[in-house]
Amino acid sequence: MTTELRPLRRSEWDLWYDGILRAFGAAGDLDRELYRELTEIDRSVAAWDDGEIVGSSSLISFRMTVPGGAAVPAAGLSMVHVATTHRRRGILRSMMRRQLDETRAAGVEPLSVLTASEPRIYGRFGYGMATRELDADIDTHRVTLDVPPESDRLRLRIVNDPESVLDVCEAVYARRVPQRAGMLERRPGWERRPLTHPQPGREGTTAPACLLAEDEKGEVRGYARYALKSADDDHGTPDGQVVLRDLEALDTAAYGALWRCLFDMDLMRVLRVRGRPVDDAWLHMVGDSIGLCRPRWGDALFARPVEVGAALAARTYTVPVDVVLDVEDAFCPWNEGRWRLCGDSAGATCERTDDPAELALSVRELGAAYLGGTSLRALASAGRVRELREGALGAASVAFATDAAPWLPHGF
Ligand SMILES: CC(=O)SCCNC(=O)CCNC(=O)[C@H](O)C(C)(C)COP(=O)(O)OP(=O)(O)OC[C@H]1O[C@@H](n2cnc3c(N)ncnc32)[C@H](O)[C@@H]1OP(=O)(O)O
Repeated sequence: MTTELRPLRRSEWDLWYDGILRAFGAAGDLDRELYRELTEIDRSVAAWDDGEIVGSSSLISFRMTVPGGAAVPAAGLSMVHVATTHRRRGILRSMMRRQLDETRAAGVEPLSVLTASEPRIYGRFGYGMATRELDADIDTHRVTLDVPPESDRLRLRIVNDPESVLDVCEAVYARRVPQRAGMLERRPGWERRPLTHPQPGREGTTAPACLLAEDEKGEVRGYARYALKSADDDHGTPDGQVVLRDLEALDTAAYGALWRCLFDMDLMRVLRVRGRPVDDAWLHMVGDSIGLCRPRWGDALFARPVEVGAALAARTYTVPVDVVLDVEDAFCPWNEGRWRLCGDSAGATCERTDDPAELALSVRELGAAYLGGTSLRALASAGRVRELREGALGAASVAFATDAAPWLPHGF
């Protein structure tokens, strides 16, 4: 049996998307109209067998904040599926080959990024876990929250139709993007993603509403989009949930005001928090044991340098660093070999060198450490980075670290 891999045509999109929904076992017509608009047809491929689509993958042209605040072009790999009938015959591998070769040939994106349905699939292609995210189920009747006194100055307003204030929310989001590595500049259309994911009404929640925090001049300083799920316990006591979709604030006062309101909603007992930064400030505003908030973290973004030199030179480094890296990259061999990285908080260069290597690692470890969310020291402790010159590991590990944890604001 041979399958043919070729670019998708606009007229084939519905067939292609049906295959993706089937592969993921999606109930319903998840986000069809949104993704019809967002799919970059010229960056999407389909695998065909006897007139049937049996595989898909697609690239999204993002710009992602890297340490130092620059927005770096990043190819977001998404919509990956292979039909159950055609699995484990190398179709994914052939799509990865094609997408990474095309990304390299275009010469625009030094980085490839993805979120993984099963993380163990992508290490072999050079992707490392670059950001994590925090979930929590906070019992707001037991956990207290102390917000800064300035939060009292904010005026809060609930807008029942979040679509009507998309623009003001997006303006707040856009100002936040350079402030944390991992955040994505959103091209038009992507601003609707937080409203449609998860599907409104899923798990018995209301449609999302938007909470706005405004200052004395009426300027929007922050927003939270959330849904409610009402319930009573066995004794008839209100036992509802506030399900937070996303929240951004331009300052601590607005941030505190929004969280206090989410904590204080009548008839609600649990605040469900999903996909927040692992160093989110509310962790330091709760007066009780974090354990009561039932926190847990999971993987979020996986990254892989497509061009090691360009990727490492695109970010800055917390302290001056001058280190020779010996990089292994079996899937993209053009990255293999020794690179001298010289950088500090103002900028960096990363060029080929014949000098002796000081650290040895694979491109997957570079991807994991790239945004500052995984330390080279921790990877070395796991045997995945080797120190070849004493002292090189500690210096590089500190230089790659960032003061704020990197964070992916939403999937794609
Ligand atoms: C970025 C995203 O979109 S993430 C979404 C990924 N999609 C899904 O999870 C949907 C359901 N699953 C699928 O569609 C398919 O099983 C896929 C896409 C995960 C794999 O496609 P396949 O064509 O079967 O993979 P392929 O045969 O090319 O395998 C490549 C390698 O990955 C390995 N692999 C593939 N799937 C898995 C898996 N689920 N777990 C572990 N290893 C896997 C294969 O064993 C093979 O290993 P090798 O390098 O040692 O030979």
